[in-house]
Formats: sequence, structure tokens, C-alpha cells
Amino acid sequence: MIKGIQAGTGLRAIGAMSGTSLDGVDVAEVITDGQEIFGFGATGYRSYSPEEHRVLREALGKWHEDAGLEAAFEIVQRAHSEALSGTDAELVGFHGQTLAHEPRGRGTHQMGDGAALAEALGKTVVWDFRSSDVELGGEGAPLAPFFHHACARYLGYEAPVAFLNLGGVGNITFVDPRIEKPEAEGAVLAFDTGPANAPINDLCNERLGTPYDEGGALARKGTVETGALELFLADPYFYRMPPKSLDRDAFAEMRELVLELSDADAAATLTGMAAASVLQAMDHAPEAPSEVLVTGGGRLNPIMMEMLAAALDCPVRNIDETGLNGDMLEAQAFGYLAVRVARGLPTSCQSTTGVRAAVGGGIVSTP
Ligand SMILES: Nc1ncnc2c1ncn2[C@@H]1O[C@H](COP(=O)(O)OP(=O)(O)OP(=O)(O)O)[C@@H](O)[C@H]1O
Ligand SMILES: CC(=O)N[C@H]1[C@@H]2OC[C@@H](O2)[C@@H](O)[C@@H]1O[C@H](C)C(=O)O
Repeated sequence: MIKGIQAGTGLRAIGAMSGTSLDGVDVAEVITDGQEIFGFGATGYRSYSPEEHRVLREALGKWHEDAGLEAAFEIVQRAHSEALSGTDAELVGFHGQTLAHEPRGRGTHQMGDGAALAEALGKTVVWDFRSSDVELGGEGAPLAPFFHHACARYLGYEAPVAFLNLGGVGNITFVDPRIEKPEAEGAVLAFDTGPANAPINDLCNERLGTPYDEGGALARKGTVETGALELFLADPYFYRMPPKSLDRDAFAEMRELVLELSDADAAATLTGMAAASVLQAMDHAPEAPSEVLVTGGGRLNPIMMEMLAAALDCPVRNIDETGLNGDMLEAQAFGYLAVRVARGLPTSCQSTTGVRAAVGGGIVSTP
């Protein structure tokens, strides 16, 4: 177990995240006592080869216990060992690869064995962050919100601010940085906004054989089909009160909605759908945020950013402008959460996942 981590004493932890886009493993260090952030350290990235990506894509929707997942498992373990090799961080937070997320059904499933990783690295690894939250009635996601709260305080915000992650799926955290503890009432409200890049990537993959819409170049040439957008927005997910979370492929019918459209119009429409989901999310804001800080790959799509700026009535900023690294926030989040788990602090609460009581999720494995 980890000894001597105390409030006010920073520990160098490294988080590793393999997101729903299946592009690779991000690793990033954070120096923290699990409450305050003192600074950030090295970052790294280990991409999946096209063949590895294909195997992982095949595994999506399946569960650990399903047969035929050995190849995917080997890829996840190897990629993380490689991404984390050489780190001198004292603690590792290992998220794993989400294969399926169905918190109200069969649970949430992140592929990866933290005990084996601890052996391979010779380091303490905290992993399986989501299961205990789901067992206690929570959604098991999103989990970055407590880290977002710490980031807002680290950046010196004194007014409410929102963190919007646009990965394969989108999620938003409304933070009130004036409240010290993230689990205290009113400090955070978070949930998944809707699909973000995953449907755009799938479209590019299927129609053009490219992994994503680089720079929004395809969407730029198209027009949003309002009929399809309206049908999309009629989905009951948008009218459900938070907490709520999504599986990567929860909105599979989006594909049908743009099937008849040209490549450019389909890309524009899917991008518009991602932005419109965020506008819907703003209805749940406890207080209007002073600004929305955008993190994740979607912030690098100028069309997505333009659509968001046009839809929202507060400033929308790429989080990099604050000095944080929008490519690494999720990896840093799991480094931060690892320290919280090691210190016995909660990692989720009613207003982030709907869990009955604030809970610290995660297994601690020593080498
Ligand atoms: N230059 C770019 N132009 C357009 N889109 C981009 C660009 N760079 C990244 N993206 C989009 O962002 C995606 C990657 O985002 P990110 O790494 O935040 O996702 P993730 O962490 O895998 O997902 P999640 O947060 O859902 O787990 C890419 O698959 C692509 O769709
Ligand atoms: C089950 C799962 O892996 N969910 C991811 C996914 O990607 C974005 C969104 O959906 C979010 O809920 C979550 O990831 C981030 C890191 C989170 O838990 O905060």
C-alpha cells in the first residue's frame, strides 16, 4: 500500500487513458495530494496501429468474459506497458479500455489487468475505477469531474466555469470553484452530453477510409440537415435529468439519419448534432458558467468550435489557452483519481454519477 501521502504533500502520479476513439494510450503526470493540484509533469502517447485499432473496434460492445477477446486484451496490456515504461512516477492510475458501458444493465467494462501491469512496471497501480460506483447504483461515469473541480481551483477561477470534454463521447462538468470539496453540495454537476466525435469518425472511416474529419475540412463543405438534427434531438436522452452517461455506440441510429446525405452534408450534420447536444446540456447548468473550457480532440475541429460558439451564450475557449493540456486532461484525471483512491478520498458522488453516497472507486495493486 502507499505510505505517507498526506494533505499538502504532493505525490507524482501518472494516469493512463485509452479513450473511446481507440486512437492510442495517453499518459500524463500530475503532482497532487489528491485534493490540490501542485503541478503537472511529463506526458506521452502510444498510438494503436491500424491493425490494433481494428481488433479493438471489433471488441467494442463485448464484455471481459466474452470469448475471443484475448487479442484485444494483449493489445491493451502491451500498449500500456510501453506507454508507461520508463516513468519515474510513484503511482499509476490505469483506466483501461472501455468495451461496453451499460450501468443499468450488465455494468461497465474496462478491459485491462492492473495487477499484471503492477507486476510488469514494478509500481503500485490503481485501476477498475468505475465498478464500485456502479455497484452502489451510480452510472460509473463520468469520473473526470472531481479533477475538473481541482483544475478550476488550480487555475484560480472564482466564478462558475464548465469543462466540456469532446472525445468519442462528450461530457460536461459545471464547477463552482468557491466550494472547497468536490463532493460537497453544489461544487460540481456532471454528465455525458451526447455523442461527440465517434459518429463523425465512423462516417469518415466508412465512406472515405480516413480516421476522422481533420480540421473539420469535410464538414466545412457541407450544410446541416435540419430535419435530421430535429429527429436526433427528439431522443429521450436529452430530456433525462442528470446524472446520465452513455456508451460509445449508444446513438447508433445517427448513422441512419445521415445515410442519404452527401459526405460533406453528413459530416456537417453529425458535427451539428454534437454541438446541439451541448446546447441541450446547458439547460441543466445550476448557474450560467462564466465560460466553457473545451478539452479533448473535438477542440481541434474548428467547425465544431464555431458551431458551439454560435449556439452557446457564453465564451467557448480551447482549454489550452489556460495553460492546461487539452490532449492530456483525461490521463491526468486518472493520475489524480489514483492518489485520491490511495488516500481513501471519494472519486464520485451523487451529482457526478448518481451514486447513493460519495464513493472512492478503484483497486490498488502492488507489484
Ligand atoms: N485535428 C483534428 N481535427 C478534427 N478532429 C480531431 C482532430 N484531432 C482530434 N480530433 C478528433 O478527436 C478525437 C480524439 O479525441 P480524444 O482523444 O479526446 O478522444 P478519446 O479520449 O478517445 O474519447 P473519450 O473522451 O470519449 O474517451 C479523434 O478521434 C477525432 O475525432
Ligand atoms: C464508460 C466510459 O469509459 N466513459 C467515458 C466516455 O468518454 C467520455 C465519456 O464517455 C465519459 O463518461 C467517460 O470518460 C471520461 C474520462 C470520464 O469518465 O470522465
